[in-house]
Amino acid sequence: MSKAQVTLDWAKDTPCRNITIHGFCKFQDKGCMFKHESSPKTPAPTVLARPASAAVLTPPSSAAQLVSSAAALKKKFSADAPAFLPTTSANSSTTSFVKSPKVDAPLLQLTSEEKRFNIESPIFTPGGSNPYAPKPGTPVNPYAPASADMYFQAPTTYPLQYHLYAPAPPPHLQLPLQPYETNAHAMFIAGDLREHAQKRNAAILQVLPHSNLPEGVNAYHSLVPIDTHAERSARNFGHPSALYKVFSTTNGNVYALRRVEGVNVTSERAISDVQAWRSVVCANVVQFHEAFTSRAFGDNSVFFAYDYYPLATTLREAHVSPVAAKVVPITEALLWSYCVQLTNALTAIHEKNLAARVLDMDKVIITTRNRVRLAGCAVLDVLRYEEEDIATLQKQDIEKFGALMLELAAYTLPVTLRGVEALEGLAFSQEFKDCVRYLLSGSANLHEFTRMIAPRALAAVDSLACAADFMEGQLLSELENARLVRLLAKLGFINERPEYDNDPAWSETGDRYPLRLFRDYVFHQIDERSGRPVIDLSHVITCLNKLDAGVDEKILLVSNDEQSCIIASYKELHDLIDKTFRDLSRN
Ligand SMILES: Nc1ncnc2c1ncn2[C@@H]1O[C@H](COP(=O)(O)OP(=O)(O)OP(=O)(O)O)[C@@H](O)[C@H]1O
Repeated sequence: MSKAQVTLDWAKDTPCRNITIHGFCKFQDKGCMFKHESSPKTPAPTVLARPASAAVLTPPSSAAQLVSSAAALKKKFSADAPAFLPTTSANSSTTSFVKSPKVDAPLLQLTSEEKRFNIESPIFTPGGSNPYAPKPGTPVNPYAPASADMYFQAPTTYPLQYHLYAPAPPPHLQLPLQPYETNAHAMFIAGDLREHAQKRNAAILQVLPHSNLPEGVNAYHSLVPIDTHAERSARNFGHPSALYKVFSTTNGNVYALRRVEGVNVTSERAISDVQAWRSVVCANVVQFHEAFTSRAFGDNSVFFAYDYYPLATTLREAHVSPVAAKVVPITEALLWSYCVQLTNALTAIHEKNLAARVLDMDKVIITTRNRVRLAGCAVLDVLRYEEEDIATLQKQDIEKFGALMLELAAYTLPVTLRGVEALEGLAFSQEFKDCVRYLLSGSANLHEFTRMIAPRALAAVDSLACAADFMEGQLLSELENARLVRLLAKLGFINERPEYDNDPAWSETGDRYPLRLFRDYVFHQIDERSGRPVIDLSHVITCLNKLDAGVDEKILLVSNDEQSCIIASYKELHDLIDKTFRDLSRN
């Protein structure tokens, strides 16, 4: 027996520290004498097939075991991780429809900044090649729901918890601030705007599992009915119609798909001519994309695809519907705003030698605050293809416009006064009444009418500019947040990794030690006098912004025990974070 063997005999009952720290020992078969029983060399397929509950519920007997088993699990399943990633449908070629709408939904498209980040750090890659994509033949992730598509994030059945964001306190409870002071709410997007945007995003992503609607209609899938009315009227188009939110298989974007039931399109030209509507690009007309016939519902239906505006309401739903959550009162200022916008819509349509044809309270939708759009265009161009000449239809458009304005205005009167004489009874300006009268005269001209309402158009432009300014202000307040979140994620990956406790690079004399001190500098400062933690969000945001920009400013980093002291610039720290993160992602 050699001397070395005699000396290492004691080691065979001592658990190998590599297992404890890393979950495996790469010297297991290469001479390491310590005990390796707790780490199977290769993951046994039977373990992978175990139900998730069995793996999750087995309590580790000690903290060391917990580290060991967590690390072992991580290693074991690192190749099977995609179910935990909200990622693209890179592997969904087996199904005919892309099931992950998130990636291509227009509101969720990556910004160039995000794409830049993704190029730099492959771990976050939400599109393109997925580093975690399972290789052919790899076992499936036992923690994924049994029937779930690995790339399909199951929709939550719970509404978003908006109250989890603490709202700004009411004015009487707000602390008086000095001019140079601010509070957290002023640093971020306004609460109600954020909630509205979140609801709109949720509406875009909404799906209807187990519905009896067709799985796809032409190049569209995941149909969700938008119309919540129980009865389907044929009032507007002469045929019952319904509207669905759908995703396109071509580009993943979301669209509103209108189905008109039981239509026999006899003329092919009707479908081809209607494509002229694609050239109408106007802020007050719902953008038309295409029309086609399909038997996906088992009958002869004709379909029209438009842009989708989440949570849009019709004028009727907003102003008169008794079921509306909040009826928006009609005022003269609001009617002028509608009048200017609808004039813009009709001008854009008539310039293309087309006619809106359907113009009433059910086919004008409000998409964002006070922004109206014509929503029923192009349908009658197919359904009643050879009906009337375009000049007559355009003349009718103007009269319908006048009738719509009068109908809306009449809702400010008691029910008994809403008849033909309503115009006289209105408590509105003479200018407004003259405009409506002109539209209803039968000889109105749109250009002439535009001149009549020019002063009101200026007011509308002004309010739109103010709204744009407000939105830009909100955008600026949120601009850096996405960058900071990614930076925080990187710091989260880097800091507090017990497995590197004994690594010289992370020790107090190592290269990476400044990162620990920087973390303490940003988050763990203590008030010298009171000894209490300093919770200062603006300090955190300032530091992170400087770090992200990599400015040359130097800071003094001191350890908690005040034994170590390092002067480092944000640029040096920035480079160090980048390098460390890359090293981690390469491991
Ligand atoms: N492009 C769109 N994007 C999002 N929502 C829309 C769009 N167009 C209409 N809506 C909304 O869809 C709902 C139903 O619209 P609409 O009444 O036109 O459908 P419909 O069932 O075909 O109507 P009808 O059968 O009475 O003619 C309304 O709440 C409307 O605000």
